[in-house]
Amino acid sequence: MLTANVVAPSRPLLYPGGQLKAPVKDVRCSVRISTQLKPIGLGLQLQHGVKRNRKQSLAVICAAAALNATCSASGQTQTVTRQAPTITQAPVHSKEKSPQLDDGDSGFPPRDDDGGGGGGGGGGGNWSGGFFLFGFLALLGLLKDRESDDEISMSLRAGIVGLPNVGKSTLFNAVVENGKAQAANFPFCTIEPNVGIVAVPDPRLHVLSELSKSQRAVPASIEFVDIAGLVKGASQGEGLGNKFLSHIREVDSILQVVRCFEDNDIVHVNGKVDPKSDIDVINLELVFSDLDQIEKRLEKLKKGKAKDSQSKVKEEAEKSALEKIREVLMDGKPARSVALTDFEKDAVKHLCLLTMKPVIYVANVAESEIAEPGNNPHVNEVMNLASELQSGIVTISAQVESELTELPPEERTEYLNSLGVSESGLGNLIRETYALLGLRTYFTSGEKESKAWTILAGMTAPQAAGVIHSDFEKGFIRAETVAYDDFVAAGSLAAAREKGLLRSEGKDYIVQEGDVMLFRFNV
Ligand SMILES: Nc1ncnc2c1ncn2[C@@H]1O[C@H](COP(=O)(O)OP(=O)(O)OP(=O)(O)O)[C@@H](O)[C@H]1O
Ligand SMILES: [Mg+2]
Repeated sequence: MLTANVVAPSRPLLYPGGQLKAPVKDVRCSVRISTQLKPIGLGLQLQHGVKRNRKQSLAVICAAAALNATCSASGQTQTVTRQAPTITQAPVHSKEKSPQLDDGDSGFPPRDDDGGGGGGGGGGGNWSGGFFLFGFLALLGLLKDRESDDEISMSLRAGIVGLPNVGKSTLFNAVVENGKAQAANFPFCTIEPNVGIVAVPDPRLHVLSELSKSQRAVPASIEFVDIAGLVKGASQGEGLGNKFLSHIREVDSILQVVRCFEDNDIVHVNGKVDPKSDIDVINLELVFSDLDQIEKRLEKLKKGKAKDSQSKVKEEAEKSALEKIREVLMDGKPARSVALTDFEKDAVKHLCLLTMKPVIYVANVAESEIAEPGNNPHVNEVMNLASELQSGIVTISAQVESELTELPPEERTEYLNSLGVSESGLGNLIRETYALLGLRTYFTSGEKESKAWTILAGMTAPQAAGVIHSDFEKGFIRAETVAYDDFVAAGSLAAAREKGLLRSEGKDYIVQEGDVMLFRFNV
């Protein structure tokens, strides 16, 4: 079992080992979870590349406030999935860059492949409809599921950033379990980004899978990207320069690794462990880069090229939003601290502003500190800063997590116990990242498979259906829905129906966290 060591900003810390050291009002991820979740089909995913239904990508990516997926370019990216045996060089296709972005190649593969299916749960694959189909696709397994073995639920990107040599690649290797990113005691060890796909641990999926006697359980996932270290002046080309800021532009959320461990043998680029200074350096570079983008954009907007009144309104909204953001950036604060209307947010989305992205600070502590990280003053400093900067914080020892992955499973508990904790903190890191992205999970569950699907908070039933396959959204008739707890209490979908717990929901239904769903559609 895993106990949480994750806190939301402004909230007290829940330490590993489950001992609460301070009164907690609202601690996210404080549930105990099993880390035995093993992603199924992830290894195969690697060889085939990330297949996503275009609709699925669009539905989820475009709608997200912090998600800006349009800035892909070319380069080389290393991709590895949790459980995959080796790192594979993923083919990288060129993609048109956003005209506003000029800070170097990003090096990421495009986010949404053509065609391809949503797969799993309700099926998906490359299914093309054309006939009338009623039914619970997961349960009945009626849908053609060409690629479901090598697909997982869609994932969003979390970028691991920080100063050089603070433990980013070490953390990446631990998170993706078998990651082979080079991690070594010298700055700028990482140059090209490493990408890994990681399952989101969710004990509910196992319960559903057991109840439905599913042949397999397919978890939701997140992509983690290990990015090269940033130094002071990066926005002006220092260190590895601008190119690496564009790698950050590509991700949906930022995990900023902050060195909190003292070790004279490990080089610190600024000579001493100083989380405040480290966080300031990174933030300032991101702020400078955003200011640069904004100035260029405002110059363009001055020319006022909008053709119709609608575009004019949008340009005006963008201009006013950018001016508000610029003011805040000038004070060294992040763009996400500006209160914008949804319309304004939408108008500036295309700029992929770095400081608009949600951030989790990952306080990287020494092996000896994981049982009581609160005793480390550096950790407390990071907590305070995270709170000021409207960000989350996770305390972890990248070194321990990385070493754990080298041990056979039976020896891991013993090692953790010797350090005074009962479980690894990675599950929390992964789930906190998921939560940070404002994501929700719904399930499909049947004999063939139980599957967790990722949606954004507030999505309607047809939009959620569209994550499985665009045809489900187009031909949506209604959804039969049962809350997770009700499904478990009833023991099966059939029993839930008999007890009247299965609801019939229409097009306006907002899918709730943990809903178990069955879509009826007509194409
Ligand atoms: N919690 C920790 N305790 C002690 N040593 C650590 C810890 N985390 C990482 N290290 C060590 O720090 C060194 C740098 O790690 P790593 O290569 O992961 O850093 P990085 O941030 O990826 O660096 P770069 O920016 O150069 O790519 C490695 O020797 C690693 O073993
Ligand atoms: Mg590295």
